[in-house]
This record gives sequence, structure tokens and C-alpha cells, in this order.
Amino acid sequence: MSIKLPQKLMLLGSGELGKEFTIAAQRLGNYVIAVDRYPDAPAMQVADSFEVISMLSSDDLEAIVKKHQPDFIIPEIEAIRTEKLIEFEQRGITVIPTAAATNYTMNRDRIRELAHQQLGIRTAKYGYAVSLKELIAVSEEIGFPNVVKPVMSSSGKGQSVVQDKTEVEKAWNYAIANSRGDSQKVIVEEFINFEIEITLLTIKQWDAPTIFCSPIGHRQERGDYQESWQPAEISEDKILKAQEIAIKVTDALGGAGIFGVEFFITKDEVIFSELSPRPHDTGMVTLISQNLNEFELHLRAILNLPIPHIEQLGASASAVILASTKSDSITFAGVADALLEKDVDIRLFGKPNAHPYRRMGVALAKGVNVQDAREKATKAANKIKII
Ligand SMILES: Nc1ncnc2c1ncn2[C@@H]1O[C@H](COP(=O)(O)OP(=O)(O)OP(=O)(O)O)[C@@H](O)[C@H]1O
Ligand SMILES: NCC(=O)N[C@@H]1O[C@H](COP(=O)([O-])[O-])[C@@H](O)[C@H]1O
Ligand SMILES: [Mg+2]
Repeated sequence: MSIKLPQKLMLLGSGELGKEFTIAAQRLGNYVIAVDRYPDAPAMQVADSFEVISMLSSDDLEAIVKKHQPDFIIPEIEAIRTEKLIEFEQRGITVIPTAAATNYTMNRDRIRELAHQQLGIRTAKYGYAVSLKELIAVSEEIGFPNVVKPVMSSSGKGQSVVQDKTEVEKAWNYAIANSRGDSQKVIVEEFINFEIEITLLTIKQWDAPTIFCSPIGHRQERGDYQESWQPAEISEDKILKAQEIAIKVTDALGGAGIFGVEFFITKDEVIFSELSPRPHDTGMVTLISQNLNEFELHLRAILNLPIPHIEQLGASASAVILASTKSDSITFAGVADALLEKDVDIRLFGKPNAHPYRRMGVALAKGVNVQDAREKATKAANKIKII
């Protein structure tokens, strides 16, 4: 299959990940329509055109697809009316990686059933509940501590670690209040006391075998990533095990593009957690750590362009720059100071407003080893103040 350039790419979600993807797409002359729920979103600032709609509305999606007639629809976030994507796919538009994959991965129960029940992959022990009463019963079965999450949510929203049965009700209320749409279902997972958690960027191609990036280690707080680094310190046999699992899951989902496959690594085990059928936030480290970053890899996989070699350029890290208060006018201080250091780079996303913990930028660094790179990235991120 040969795809002529330029192609018309419709990006559903226009945050920081979409911005870098758009830049990669533009560099090969493609036409990008950036879509999001608010104007001036990061990717809109670099795209050819933009649309502000509710991506959960079938009618809104229909209107912009009719207007722009894209060759590809490329989801950048989870919260999309994925049933509508199935319809677009049936009408001949290529949805990345596939419309079904976007539907599976936005529902924790669906992807969990696929991985565990259908493919027999090791996951944390889990159960579901649709009422507080059920949650109390399932929690006892799974044991404590456990993790309660809405079946539909992302970036840690509505998620809590439950230490004992006195905390179950609070976890239920928090999950339901932060669940996407009107879903009233939660998943309870055994708490995995991992040594490290990783993202394995997995590139599924149309006409070539699946390939991988070197694993990325990361640290999360409140269910959101704080820093990531590459290469992650895990053994070759665990990398091979993770790759084997990633192939199984992504083959079952089909299509082409990059996937961020998340694993918990314990002393003896590689435990599948979940995956994103698109670039992963922890993968922003590849903006400094590889010859081709995750966005360029996604683009090449989508457009059936060759990826002859992925080179890992040595110990690297990323650290997030978060807002601390609500604000509609954003100014950054300390950027020059952060950039004084050798092998440090900064990305500021250009989000038009801030609220506590919103990710506004990322610091990137290379170091003599992973620890050094992590320290440099965190130090640079801490120098940047949003005023
Ligand atoms: N069963 C578990 N045991 C231990 N830690 C967990 C477990 N589930 C989740 N976590 C922690 O919470 C983080 C977020 O969980 P998860 O990836 O399921 O949420 P998410 O909302 O899908 O996040 P994102 O959309 O950012 O990937 C994990 O990266 C991990 O640090
Ligand atoms: N874990 C998913 C993730 O990192 N998604 C990235 O964050 C943006 C939303 O940011 P916002 O909430 O600040 O608008 C998304 O558009 C995507 O780029
Ligand atoms: Mg996750």
C-alpha cells in the first residue's frame, strides 16, 4: 500500500501530544485539521485549520467530517464518541489505529476482558461494581489495599487507592463523581507493589512487522505522570516478555500507529496495565531521547512510510511543568535560567489557561546516566514558574 502525500489528517484532540504530532505531519507537507473542545488549543496553533466542537457529539463530528472530508481521523484523546468513528470507518475513512481499538481502550472493562479473558495475559486481579454494595463485596474479594477507578476516565480521574474497608464508600463516591458520561461502573484492582512502571512504545505498521522503542520508566502522582525516563532499568528478559504481550494486544486491536503499552514490573513479573492507541504522555521524553520521536513514528506508521532504524540517544528524561492556580493569562518565568544548562530543552504548550495541576509544559534533559538526566529535567522544570 502506497500513500501519496500530502494527506488530509483530522486530529481529534489538540493538546500537547497533538501539537507535536501536527508539527511532524507538517514537516512532511500534510494538511492537518486540529479539533478540540476549546479554541487556541496547542495543536490548533500549528495546524492548517481547526474546529471547536464537542467530540462526544455524533452530530458535531458528522458536521466537521462532512466539511473537511479527511483521509485519516487520528484520535488524540480518549473522550470521543467512538461509535461514530465506527461509522466513519465503514464509509471508507481510515481511523487510527482502528475505530474498534479506540472504543476498546476508552472502556477499562473492555480492554481488560480482551487482554485477560480473551488473550490470557497477566493483569492485576480485578472485579467490577455498579453500586456501593457491590463495591464493598468485590473489595473484600480482591483484598486491601486495592485501586478503584471509574471504568470510563483517564489521567487518573476518579481513581483512589483504598487501604481498608472504611475507605470504600469514599472511593465509590469519588469514582462516580469523576466518571466520564453517565457510566456508573467501577473497576477494583489489586494494588501492585511494583519496582518500576514502564511504557513500551509499540509501533504497529501496515506492511511491516511491529517494532518497539526502548522502554520508558515513569513516576505518577494523582494518577498523572510527573517524570519519565529512557531507557528504563529493566532486564532483557522482562523487555522481551513485555514485547510479547504488547504484540498480542496490539495485534488483537489491529490497524497501524503507535501504542503506549503500560506495564507494572515487579521482582518476578511483567504485569499488563492498559494501553493508549496513540502517543503517550510519558513518551514525550522521546522528544530528546531518540532519532525519531513518538510523534514522527506515529506519523510514519499511519502513512506507511519506512522506519529503518530507531536510535536511542542515551540516558534522557522528561519532567512536567504544572500550573498551581487558576488563570486565564499565562506568563512563564525562569525559562532562560532553565535553558542555561547543557542538554536541557523546554516545551511550553501554549495552553490558553491554567488550573491547578494542569500540565503547561515539559522539561527535557540528557544526562550521563538516567539518574543524572532525571535530576536535570526536574531541576529545569522546577525553575519554571507560571505567573
Ligand atoms: N493496580 C494498580 N496497582 C498499583 N498502582 C496502580 C494500579 N492501577 C493504577 N496504578 C497507578 O495509577 C496510575 C494511573 O493508572 P491508570 O493508568 O490505570 O489510569 P489512567 O487514568 O488510565 O491514566 P492515563 O490515562 O494517564 O494513562 C498508574 O500509572 C499507576 O501508577
Ligand atoms: N494522559 C493523556 C494525555 O496526556 N493527554 C494529553 O493531554 C491533553 C489534554 O490536556 P488538558 O487536560 O490540559 O487539556 C490531550 O489533548 C493530550 O495531548
Ligand atoms: Mg495509564
